[in-house]
Amino acid sequence: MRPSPLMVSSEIGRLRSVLLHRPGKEVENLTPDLMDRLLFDDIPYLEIARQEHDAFAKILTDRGVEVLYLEDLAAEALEDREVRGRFVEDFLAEGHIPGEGTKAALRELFLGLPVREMVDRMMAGVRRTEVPQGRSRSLADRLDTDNPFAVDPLPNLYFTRDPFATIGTGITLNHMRTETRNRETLFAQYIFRHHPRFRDCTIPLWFDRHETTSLEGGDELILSPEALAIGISQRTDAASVEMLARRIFQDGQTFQTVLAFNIPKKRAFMHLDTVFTMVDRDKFTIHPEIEGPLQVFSLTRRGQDVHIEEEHATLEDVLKRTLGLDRVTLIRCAGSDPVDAPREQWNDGSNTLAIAPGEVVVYSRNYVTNRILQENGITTHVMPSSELSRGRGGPRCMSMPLVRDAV
Ligand SMILES: NC(=O)NCCC[C@H](N)C(=O)O
Repeated sequence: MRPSPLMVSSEIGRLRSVLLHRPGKEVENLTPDLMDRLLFDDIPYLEIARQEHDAFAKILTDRGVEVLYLEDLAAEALEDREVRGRFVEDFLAEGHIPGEGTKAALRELFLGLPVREMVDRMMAGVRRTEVPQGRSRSLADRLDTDNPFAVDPLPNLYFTRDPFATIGTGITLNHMRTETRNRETLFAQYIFRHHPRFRDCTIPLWFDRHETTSLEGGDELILSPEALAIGISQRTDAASVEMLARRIFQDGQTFQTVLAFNIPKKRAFMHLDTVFTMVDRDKFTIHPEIEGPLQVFSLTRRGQDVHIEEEHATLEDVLKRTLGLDRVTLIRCAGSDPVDAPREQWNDGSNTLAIAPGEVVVYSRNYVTNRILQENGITTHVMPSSELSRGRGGPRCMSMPLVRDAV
C-alpha cells in the first residue's frame, strides 16, 4: 500500500490540490415545489452558474492549484464494469425509486451509457418522462406521484465541502443530515475505494457514511496541525464529533484537541463555516452572532481516551488559547452592520476559501465584507456569484482541499 496522497493540516496552508464539481443539469432540474426538499432557495441559471464556477476554477489554476473534478474522478473510478454495476445498484437502492419496473428501466438506462455520461445522468437526475415504460409495471410503477423525477437530481453536488472532509492524511466519509445529500457521499466512497489515485493508498477513515449520526464537512475546520474546530449544528450531531475525535486521537495524527462549538440550529447557520472561516494565521471572518460567549466543548487526547471539558467563552478567547496567540483579529461580516451583515452572511460573506495565508477567494456580491477584509490586509480574489449563491454556499462550501502546504 502507498502512503496517503492526502495532507491537510490547516485552513490556510498554500492550496496545492482541490476537488470541485462543475454545476451540471442537476441545478436546473429544480422546481419551486422541490426546492425545500433539495435544499435550494432559488433556481440557478445553469449557463451563468457554469461561467461563475469556471471563473472560480481559473482563480485557483492561475495560482498553480491542481483542480480535480468530482465527475471526472467518479467516471475514472467506475471504469471497471463490475464496480460500475455495484455502484448503480447502491445508487438505485438509496434513490427511493417508486417501483421495480422503474428501477429495472433506470438500471438499463445507466448501464447502457458510456461511463462519463452515466455519471452525468445520475448527478442530473432522471425525469419520469425520460424513463422507458417497461413491460413489468408494478402498482408502484403505475402510481402517479407529484414528483416529476424517477430518481432525484443531486443539485448540491457542487458543494464538495460537505460529503467528505480531508483531515490530516485521512478523511471523514460523511453521513449527511438529509436523504438528498446522503446519496452524494456514494461518489466519494467509490472514488476512494476504486480510483487509481487513491485505491492502493493508506487513507484512514475517521467517519463512515453508514454511521447513524450526522456529520457534514461544512462543520469541519482545521485550525492548526494540533487543533480542529467542529460545529455541533443543524447538520452535525455531537455524537459524530466525539466519534471522529476518538478515531483521530487513536491514530496518532498530530491533532491533540477538538473544539466542538455548539452553534444555533438554523438554516442561515447550517454549518460552522457559514459563520466562521480562517483567513490568516491570526485572522478570521465571523458572523457577529457567534462572537459569544459560546458553549464550547474541548475534547483532548488522554492516552487512549478522550477527555471532555465544557466552557462558556468568547470565540476570541478560545482561539487565542488554542492557537497560542496574544491576539486574533475577528473580521465581522459586513462590519456587523444590522442590515449588511445578515444580508451578506446569508449570501456567504463569511464563507471564504483560503488559497494561502492571508489570501482568500470571496463572492463578488459581498462587497462590504470584502472591503473590510482588504482593509485588514487580506488579499481577496473576487469571483462572480449571482447564480451559484442561490444554493446557499460560498467558495469554501464549493471546494474540498486534498493537499495543502504545512503552515
Ligand atoms: N459548507 C456549506 O456551508 N455548504 C453549503 C451547502 C448548501 C446546500 N444547499 C445545503 O443546504 O446543504
